Amino acid sequence: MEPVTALIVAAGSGTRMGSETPKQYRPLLGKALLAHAVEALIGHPRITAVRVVIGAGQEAHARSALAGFDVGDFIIGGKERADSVRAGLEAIADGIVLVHDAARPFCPPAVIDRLLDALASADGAVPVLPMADTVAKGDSELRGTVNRVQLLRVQTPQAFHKTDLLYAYEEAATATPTDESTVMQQAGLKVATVPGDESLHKLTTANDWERAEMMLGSQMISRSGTGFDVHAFEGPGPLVMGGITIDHPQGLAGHSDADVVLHAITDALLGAAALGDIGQHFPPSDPQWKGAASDRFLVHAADLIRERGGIIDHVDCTVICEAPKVGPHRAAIQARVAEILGLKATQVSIKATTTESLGFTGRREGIAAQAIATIRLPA
Ligand SMILES: Nc1ccn([C@@H]2O[C@H](COP(=O)(O)OP(=O)(O)OP(=O)(O)O)[C@@H](O)[C@H]2O)c(=O)n1
Ligand SMILES: C[C@](O)(CO)[C@H](O)COP(=O)(O)O
Repeated sequence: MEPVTALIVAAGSGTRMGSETPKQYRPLLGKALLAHAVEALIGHPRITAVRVVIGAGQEAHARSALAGFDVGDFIIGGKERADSVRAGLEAIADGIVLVHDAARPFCPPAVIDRLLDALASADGAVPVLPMADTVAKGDSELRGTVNRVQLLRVQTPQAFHKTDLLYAYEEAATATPTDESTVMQQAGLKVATVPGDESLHKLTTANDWERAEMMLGSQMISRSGTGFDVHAFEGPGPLVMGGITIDHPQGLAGHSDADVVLHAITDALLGAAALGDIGQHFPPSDPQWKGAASDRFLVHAADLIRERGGIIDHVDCTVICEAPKVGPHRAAIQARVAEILGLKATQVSIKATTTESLGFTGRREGIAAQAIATIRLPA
């Protein structure tokens, strides 16, 4: 049996995506785009090895994106995609090669099977999809409609015998072919088509990224968690609540800044992810948290969720006290909590109630807060 190497090209700069970090190293719901692409191929039973072509100077990004994946040494690519593919071909073992874009994070295993089966009776095999829209030539005006029945969208992975593909690149008539099937055809070799898959869509623009996030998000499991916290009034104000400082004659007692709202929301987030409670992560006995601003507790909980590929959908907190009145500060607290969590203000709700002068909050001895958080985690 010939070895099958998946060669993932990731040496591009992602100009059309417009993100600061090249798109292949940018986290897509907690995991680098490149890691998604590698993960989709590395476990396939017919793939012997996965190798990755990266840009010069991208080693640190690539190492961090692929920690834990066995992809051998990184191969350094070139200026154009075709240069990167050729550099990869020179570096890998002989046998079958599946050339794949790092920019395509999802690859159904069935597509790999179809490609390898088709390669048994062709020089190459590529996944294709039909055109669904009307296709025309034109610029600011149309200059003729093309018969779409003859047109196909060609995706990756593309399967070849390595030596055939190297030969085809030597013979290539086009200096910068957009894919391998082009050079194979130019060299007179036969490339078979197999059904592609919409999930193989290439992430080229910011819109593609959003769509991929939505697709991943829809496959996640929704979880909720609750949080509850109380702090007693002690000493003079102001008091810190919901990440803002409120002018009030009394402050709240606590080991940290005693922000009852942020503590309740932190616990709700930790609870939704089944990650324990705030006291486990930031023990009150630990002197380093004395007087600490509670923003960092909230950021920590949000980071833990996002590191697991999670999404925070919504938090809702009810403040229970007679005073201060929360209404005048509601919008500021909502905006601050949203800012700390990296959410939109519409994903944060702040409410308040009194206990009709009953109990410890009714006697104005302290403030209580209860929160609920809704998150999504990978299934
Ligand atoms: N010199 C290059 C250019 C591209 N690629 C890779 O080829 C795939 C398809 O390219 P594309 O999606 O166009 O990525 P970029 O070239 O990075 O994007 P842009 O053209 O917007 O800069 C990507 O996985 C990309 O990293 C590569 O390995 N070497
Ligand atoms: C190889 C490819 O993904 C096949 O559809 C495509 O041609 C890459 O084009 P790009 O302009 O390099 O993204």
